[in-house]
Amino acid sequence: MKPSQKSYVPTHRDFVVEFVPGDYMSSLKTKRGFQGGDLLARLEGFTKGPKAYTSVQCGRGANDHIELNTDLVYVNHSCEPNVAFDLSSPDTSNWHLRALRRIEPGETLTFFYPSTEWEMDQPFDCQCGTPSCLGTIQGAKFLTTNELAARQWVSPWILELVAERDGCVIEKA
Ligand SMILES: C[S@@+](CC[C@H](N)C(=O)[O-])C[C@H]1O[C@@H](n2cnc3c(N)ncnc32)[C@H](O)[C@@H]1O
Repeated sequence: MKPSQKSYVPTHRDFVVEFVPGDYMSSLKTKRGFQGGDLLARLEGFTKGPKAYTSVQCGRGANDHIELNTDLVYVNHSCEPNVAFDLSSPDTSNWHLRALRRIEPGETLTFFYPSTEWEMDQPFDCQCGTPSCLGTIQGAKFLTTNELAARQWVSPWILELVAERDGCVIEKA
């Protein structure tokens, strides 16, 4: 479920949804700057739900998906993202969105979808336009160990599933 443009009220004071006509073209922008490593938001109000294009994977199981139920659902994918969804803690109150680098006011927030998603419900052709763009985004299952190792943040269950698939462990810097 996504908040809609009709009677829109932002769920986070630092962020605003930029609604764009057309399917899936909207995005989330930050009104303030952040330093790398800063906490942007704790995840609050999420609910467990089936895998969907709006869900975020929170573990390795088939039922490990949450609906964010906030404007954070508008964080688009980039192959060179500026934030990470970190749902790695066993304590769900520690689940959060974190800056991966300095972020300027007005920037669009993006995360690397395969950092949480193993096999996505709705693959798409990436329009991030970054030098390391991977093209079609379908989930970590469809990426090589090197493509994943090049990313700053990948969730532990993705590292585990890749290690099982390839019989080797991804060395993170
Ligand atoms: C959870 S929604 C994110 C919000 C979405 N942009 C919207 O307006 O509803 C995820 C969907 O957004 C689109 N999307 C996200 N990042 C994208 C990207 N880098 N390139 C193309 N489409 C993207 C895809 O259709 C994807 O399934």
